[in-house]
Amino acid sequence: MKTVLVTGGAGYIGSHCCKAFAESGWSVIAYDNLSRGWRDAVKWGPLVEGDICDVAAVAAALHQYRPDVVAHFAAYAYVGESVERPELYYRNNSFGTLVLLEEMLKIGVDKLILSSTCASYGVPVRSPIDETHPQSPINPYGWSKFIVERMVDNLSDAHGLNAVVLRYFNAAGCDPDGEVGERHEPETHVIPLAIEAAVRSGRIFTINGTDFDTRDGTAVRDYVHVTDLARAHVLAGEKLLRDPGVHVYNLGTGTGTTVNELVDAVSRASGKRLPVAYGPRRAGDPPALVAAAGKATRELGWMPEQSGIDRIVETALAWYRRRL
Ligand SMILES: NC(=O)c1ccc[n+]([C@@H]2O[C@H](COP(=O)([O-])OP(=O)(O)OC[C@H]3O[C@@H](n4cnc5c(N)ncnc54)[C@H](O)[C@@H]3O)[C@@H](O)[C@H]2O)c1
Ligand SMILES: O=c1ccn([C@@H]2O[C@H](COP(=O)(O)OP(=O)(O)O[C@H]3O[C@H](CO)[C@@H](O)[C@H](O)[C@H]3O)[C@@H](O)[C@H]2O)c(=O)[nH]1
Repeated sequence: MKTVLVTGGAGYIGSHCCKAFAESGWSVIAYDNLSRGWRDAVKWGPLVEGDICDVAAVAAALHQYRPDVVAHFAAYAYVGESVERPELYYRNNSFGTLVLLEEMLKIGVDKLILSSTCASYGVPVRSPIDETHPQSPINPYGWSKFIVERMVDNLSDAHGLNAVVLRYFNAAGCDPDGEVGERHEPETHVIPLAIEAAVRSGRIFTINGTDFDTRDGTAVRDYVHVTDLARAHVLAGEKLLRDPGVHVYNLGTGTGTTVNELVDAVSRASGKRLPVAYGPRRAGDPPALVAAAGKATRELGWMPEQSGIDRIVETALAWYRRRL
């Protein structure tokens, strides 16, 4: 049986990936400091409570479990917060990853699946965005991940690190079985906030910016179901076991959805027209991010199956209602 150590395994995408790995026959260990994750989201193996910035704790976990692959999700991931407190992002995301990679290489764990992001592309110069698109982030979060990607390239050249770098577009939706879901505290993501406005009285959903150069003036994102993302990680793990080197894939659907269209989808699913206000653009937000994800299909055999916007909203709404 192969073993995967999942940093950030108590978080949103990490917990869904733990489930997918376990269902594919992997032994799963979650490594998380619970700063933004949830103990009860760790259901498919033990939780090691530790910080990726803590050299001794990382080394101890790697020695104890000797994973075949490390799937590295642990990071801060709020674009807006990164603009206000960039130092947090460079420390946790960039420095934390350096600690992890150094400790992995010291003991001979040389296979990494890295959570990267379409935020590393910045404002696209062409769309849809493929993996060869220049990376020029416009917020500190994107730069913190850009740095990590370069670290992976350099450590691969110098020390033989092998990696699958996955640049997700917007992770969305929840486990269709309802075992885990999206839980951020505070919640800043568009779908949970729109659902909350539809389901709880007194909440108003604010659209951040109506003057983007998009088909209806609101920002376009490529929402991809977290269960589809999770499956891509298992395929990435299998690829790492057979193909050395560094492989980079976008994970998205090729279809963009505007914030207005999302509001309509949430209204359809909830049966309630949600109250909407119109606010200014959020700092650090690009107008449109849509993936060309054909490389992941060709090389990993990955195809999104649950990433239609209505399916995404349906599974997110079901998760939300379960917790009311
Ligand atoms: N959510 C998205 O749409 C999206 C898109 C692109 C990339 N990503 C990336 O995917 C990864 C997971 O994102 P998420 O939305 O699941 O976030 P999340 O906040 O739900 O999960 C992150 C997890 O990492 C843990 N963590 C944070 N810092 C840590 C540290 N120093 N040591 C140990 N654990 C730590 C948190 O406690 C949390 O459980 C992140 O790397 C993020 O940058 C997310
Ligand atoms: O109440 C809200 C919340 C969000 N938005 C807008 O909706 C879009 C999507 O926002 P959000 O759900 O916060 O996602 P992103 O800011 O695109 O960031 C997510 O997706 C990125 C990839 O695009 C990841 O890297 C990040 O980690 C992840 O948080 C943006 O235009 C937001 O300004 C609103 O209009 N109203």
